[in-house]
Amino acid sequence: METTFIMIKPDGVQRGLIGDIISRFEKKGFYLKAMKLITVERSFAEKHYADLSSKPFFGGLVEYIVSGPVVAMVWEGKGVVATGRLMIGATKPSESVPGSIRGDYAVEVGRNVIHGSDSVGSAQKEIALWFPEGLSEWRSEMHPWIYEA
Ligand SMILES: Nc1ncnc2c1ncn2[C@@H]1O[C@H](COP(=O)(O)OP(=O)(O)OP(=O)(O)O)[C@@H](O)[C@H]1O
Repeated sequence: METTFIMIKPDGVQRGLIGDIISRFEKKGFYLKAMKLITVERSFAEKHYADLSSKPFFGGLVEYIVSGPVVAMVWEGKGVVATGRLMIGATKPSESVPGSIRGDYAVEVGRNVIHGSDSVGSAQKEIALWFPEGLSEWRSEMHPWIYEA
C-alpha cells in the first residue's frame, strides 16, 4: 500500500500538537510505519528542502526546521499521500480550511506546524532520506473494518 512522509515541525512539537496530529491519522485509518523525535542538522534540512533552495524564504525555512526537535513519521494507507495533504491543509494557513491541521492550528506560512509529501515520488525520496533503517512491517487487526480489500 501507499506510504507518505509526515513531519511535525518544531512549532508543532513546542505547542504540544504531537498527540492530536497522530490521533487524526490513526483515526482516519492510516497505519504508523515509522516514527522518531529528532533535531536535524542544517545540512540535512537543506537536503530535505533542496527543491526550494532558490526561494527567497529558503534560509528562514532551514532556520525554522533546525530550531528544535521534529517528529518524523511514515504513514501507510490507501491514497495516503493525497489524503494526507488534504488533512494537513493548504501551505498558507490563511487559505487552509477549518478542520484541516493548518486550518485549525496555524496562522503564518513560516509556522505551519506540519509537512507532508506532495507526491508518491517525493514520499519515496523523503522516506529513504529520513528512514534509511527501514520501516516496521505490520498491519492492524482492524484492517478489514477500515478497508474493503
Ligand atoms: N512564502 C513563504 N514564506 C515563508 N515560508 C514559506 C513560504 N512558502 C513556503 N514556505 C515554507 O516552506 C515550506 C515548504 O513549501 P512548499 O511550497 O513545499 O509547501 P508545502 O508542500 O505545503 O509545505 P511542506 O513541504 O512543508 O509540506 C512551507 O510549508 C512553509 O513552511
